[in-house]
Amino acid sequence: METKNNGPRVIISGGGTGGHIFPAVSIANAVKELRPDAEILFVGAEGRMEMQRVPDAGYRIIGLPVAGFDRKHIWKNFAVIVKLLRSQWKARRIVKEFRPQVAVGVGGYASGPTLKVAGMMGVPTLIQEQNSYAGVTNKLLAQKACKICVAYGGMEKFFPADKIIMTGNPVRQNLLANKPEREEAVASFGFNPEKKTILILGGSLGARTINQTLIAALDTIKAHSDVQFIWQTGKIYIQQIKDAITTATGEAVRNPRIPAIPNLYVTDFIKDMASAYAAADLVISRAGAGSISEFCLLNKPVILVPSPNVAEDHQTKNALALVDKKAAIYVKDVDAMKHLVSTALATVADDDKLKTLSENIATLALPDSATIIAKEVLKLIDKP
Ligand SMILES: CC(=O)N[C@H]1[C@@H](OP(=O)(O)OP(=O)(O)OC[C@H]2O[C@@H](n3ccc(=O)[nH]c3=O)[C@H](O)[C@@H]2O)O[C@H](CO)[C@@H](O)[C@@H]1O
Repeated sequence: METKNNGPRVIISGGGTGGHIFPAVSIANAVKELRPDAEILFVGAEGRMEMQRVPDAGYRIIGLPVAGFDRKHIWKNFAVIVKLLRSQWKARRIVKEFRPQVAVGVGGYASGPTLKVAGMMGVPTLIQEQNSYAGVTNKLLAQKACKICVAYGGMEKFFPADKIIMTGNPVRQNLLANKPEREEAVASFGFNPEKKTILILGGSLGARTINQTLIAALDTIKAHSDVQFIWQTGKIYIQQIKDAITTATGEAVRNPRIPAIPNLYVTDFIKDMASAYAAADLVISRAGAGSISEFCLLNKPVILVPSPNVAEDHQTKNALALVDKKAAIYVKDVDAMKHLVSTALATVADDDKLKTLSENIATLALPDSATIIAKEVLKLIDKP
C-alpha cells in the first residue's frame, strides 16, 4: 500500500448503506478538489454496499471482516467479537502502512475499528453524523474525535458540544453541478418529456411498504398513462417485484421496462441519480437524511414516507422537520397502502402545489457541506 506523493493522506471509513457511503464519497471529492495531490483510502466492511459503490466513484477501498452486533440476541455475538478483533488488527496494519494524517468516520460499523485504531495511533479523527439521532458507532468514537460534523441542531445530547460543527450533509457533487436538462433526463428513461414523471425511491436499500403499495397499485398506474413512474425497488426486493408484475400482467418483465405497463420503469438501484432527479416532477421517498439533503438542494417536491424501523424513529423526525415548514407532504408508513398513490397522483397534477413545495424545500438547503467538511479535515493535518 505505497503512497505515491507527498500530498495529504486521508482515510475515510464507514458504510453499510448509501446514507453513509455517499456523504463519504462527496467529502473525498471535496478534499480532492481542494488538494488534488491528496491520497485517499476508503476502509469499509467486506461484502457491504461500499465495496461496489466506492470503486464506482473512482476510489480505492479495503474491506474489514467486521459485522454488526445482534442487539436482540446478545449470546449470538461471539463470532461478531472475533470479527471485530480481526478487523482491529487489520485496521492497525492499514494505518501503519498507509500512514494517514487524518481519519474521517461517516458512521456504520466499519468506521468503528478504523477510527479507534487511528486515534490510538495518534492520527487526528473527524466524524460526520448524518441524522438527528446519533448512530451507536459515532457515539462511541465521539470522545476521541477532534471534530464532529452534524446536520441537525440539538446534537449536544450525544456529543461533546465544543467539538460540534454544523455543516449539513454532504451531497455528491455530480448531483448538483452540470445537472442534465429535464427533457434529456426523461428521455434517458425511455419516457416522454411531455408527460409528468414521478420518481419513487426506497432509500439505498429499498423500502418494503412502498414496494408493496406500488404492487397493489399496478392497475392504477397502468390506468394513468398520462403519468410516468420510475420505481427504485432496492436490490433485495427486485426479484419478488418482477414476479408480482408478471403475475399481475401475465407477461414476463424485461426490466427496466414493463411491456404491459409502458408508463412504468422498474430497477433495483439507480446509478445516475442526477438524471432521475432531473426527470422527476415529484418524488416519493423514505426519509433518510442524505436523501432529504438532496431534495432540499435540488428543490424537489416530495412525499415522505418515513421508515418506522430505524433507531429512535429518526426518519419521522427528519421528515417532520420539513413537513412543519410545509416543505414536504407526509404519508405515514401505515397509511401508505390507502393514501400514497392517490396523494401522489393528485399532487403531480397540481402545478401550484408542486411550485409551493419546491419553493419551500429550497429554503431548507444547506449548501457547500462537503467543502466545509473537507476544509476541517485538512485543518486537522496542519494542526501542530
Ligand atoms: C433503513 C435505514 O437504516 N436507513 C438509513 C440510511 O438510509 P439510506 O442508506 O437509504 O440513506 P439516505 O436516504 O440518507 O441516502 C440514500 C442515498 O442513496 C442514493 N441512492 C438511492 C437510491 C438509488 O437507487 N440510487 C442512489 O444513488 C441517494 O441519492 C442518496 O444519496 O442512512 C440514512 C443516513 O444515515 C438514515 O437517515 C436512514 O434512516
